[in-house]
Amino acid sequence: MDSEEYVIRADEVRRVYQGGFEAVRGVSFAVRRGELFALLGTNGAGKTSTVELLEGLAEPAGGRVRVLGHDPFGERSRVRPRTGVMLQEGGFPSGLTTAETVRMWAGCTSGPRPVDEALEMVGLADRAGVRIKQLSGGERRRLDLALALLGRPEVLFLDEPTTGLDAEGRRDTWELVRRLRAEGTTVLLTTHYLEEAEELADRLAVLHEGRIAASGTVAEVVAEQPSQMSFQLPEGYHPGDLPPLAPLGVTRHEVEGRLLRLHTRELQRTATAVLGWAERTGVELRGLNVRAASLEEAFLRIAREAGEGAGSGRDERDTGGRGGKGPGGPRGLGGLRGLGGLRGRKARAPRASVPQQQSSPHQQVRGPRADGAKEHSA
Ligand SMILES: Nc1ncnc2c1ncn2[C@@H]1O[C@H](COP(=O)(O)OP(=O)(O)OP(=O)(O)O)[C@@H](O)[C@H]1O
Repeated sequence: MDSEEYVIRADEVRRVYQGGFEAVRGVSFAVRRGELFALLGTNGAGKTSTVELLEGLAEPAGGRVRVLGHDPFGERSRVRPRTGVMLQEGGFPSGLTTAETVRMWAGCTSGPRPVDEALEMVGLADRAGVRIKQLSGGERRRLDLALALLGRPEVLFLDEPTTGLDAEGRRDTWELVRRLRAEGTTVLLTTHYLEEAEELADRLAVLHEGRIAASGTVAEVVAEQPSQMSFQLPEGYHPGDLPPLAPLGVTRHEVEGRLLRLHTRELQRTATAVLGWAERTGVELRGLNVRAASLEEAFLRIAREAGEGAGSGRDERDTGGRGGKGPGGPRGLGGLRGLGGLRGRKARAPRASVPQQQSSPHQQVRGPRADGAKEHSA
């Protein structure tokens, strides 16, 4: 890879916490200048642990990270002034007003935006005089973003930037992120909202248990997943009456009463064959629905394959087509415990926000791990 072209690089990065738990197990990816790269994954997959290494908040236990060509941990003073960081959970002095907080941060930032401009960008201009403790969770999240943007960063790290925002706030943030990217900002984003990744990401990686389970553009990740064709079989007909499914690219099918759902890697061939059969047989396929996979389906499938192996579930049959990957297959993820936590949050001590300049007085009391946990560096 051309190191000039990629402003964020992670090569075989590992992170090990106290007690020996390996949260990041050899993760590699690279982000080009002006690109938006999203890290997805279930709770505890290792997204924040990875991003914190790139933010220079901890040293990798193995592998190498580079941001703007520098080691963000060892050469912090060269990297921090050019990067903006929005941690997963910020912490603010609750007695200050919104504007005072931004002003305080601006004092620690070289060449900051005017306070009014930063507040305007995140839609908090009319909350400038309100004390932090009176802000809603979503408003605090936007204040976090304003602080990350204060130094006009070339590289922006956004850890779950829209968690806690209402639908309108989320859309506004997306709009702002798009604008920043259009102006050339490189963005690394973690999110639980698959729609957010679909809307914003040029490329993405799905993390699971500290490893990358899938990566590429949204289209590439989705293309790995089967499309679906579903319809009601007419009275008196059975799936076995259809042309052989496996040669059509159908990887499995589900039957629910009269409804037949085909999962296929060759949607056009499957649809043509099934519709041709219906035409020849003179039957009407009611409730006909044909569609490509969504990112959400791709994500759920990756997770399911990790946890249970393909082909489980109610009345599902493996039709012997290409691509069925069990737990021991190429992704080899193993052990995912359900998906209930996909959009949930786990309880953990808050990680505090840090201003851009390393010399900030606040940084000394606002470490990356507010819980004081230590890490192993190999
Ligand atoms: N300070 C710590 N000490 C020990 N283990 C930790 C610490 N912080 C995180 N972990 C563990 O590391 C793993 C990865 O956590 P991380 O926060 O990176 O995941 P995540 O993908 O960001 O999750 P979420 O979506 O819930 O924010 C989890 O199992 C978590 O419990």
